[in-house]
Amino acid sequence: MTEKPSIIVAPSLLAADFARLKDEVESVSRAPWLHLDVMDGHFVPNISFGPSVIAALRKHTKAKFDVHLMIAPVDPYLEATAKAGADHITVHVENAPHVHRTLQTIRSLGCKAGIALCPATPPEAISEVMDLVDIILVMTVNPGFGGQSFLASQLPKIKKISQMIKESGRDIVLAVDGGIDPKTAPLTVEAGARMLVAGSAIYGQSDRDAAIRALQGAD
Ligand SMILES: O=C(CO)[C@@H](O)[C@H](O)COP(=O)(O)O
Ligand SMILES: [Fe+2]
Repeated sequence: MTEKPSIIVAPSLLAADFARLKDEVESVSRAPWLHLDVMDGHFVPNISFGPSVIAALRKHTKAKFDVHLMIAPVDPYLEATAKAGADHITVHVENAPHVHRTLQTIRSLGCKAGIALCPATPPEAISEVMDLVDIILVMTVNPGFGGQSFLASQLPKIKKISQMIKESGRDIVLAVDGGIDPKTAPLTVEAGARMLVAGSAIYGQSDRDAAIRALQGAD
């Protein structure tokens, strides 16, 4: 019998009620990671929140803060993001022109370094930075909004990156983000995903614990 891989679920605060952020953070305390989408209306066509909101929420949960930076330029905001309480900082291969340096900077700030790929970006785009990443985030929607439909076209890419991680011999978390729900999650886990970001599928349910459990059972 093969052992079940353990799945990390990260609720995405983007789908929460912004008028009640503290309560919304506390409502998902069962999850080990909290995903925080920072958007600038420039790299992506939406604006969300930034380091001051992240800092204000830091004391309300023990969850790891998994910050997804969808901003350009990104480098000037790495330090503020780390100081706000980020445990992980994920940048995009598409918003960091000198991504090798950017990943080094994230680690020098004491955070785990993540790299995200938009749907149109091939897996090879990250092949030269495998030694600098702790998390690889495959976008399964185009970044910018919650509540979009899962792009099944990304499954071969998840498989390919899973293989690249095996070949690297490193302990890199393969994450997926966008349109993840109890129907799509098993497809990504089958392809090799180990961390599932979910906004609507968790915050859209009144029983948050049950919603997280439903995703954790995806393997
Ligand atoms: O980064 C993003 C969107 O750009 C995500 O983290 C969304 O917040 C996911 O939302 P759902 O698709 O799960 O509703
Ligand atoms: Fe995200």
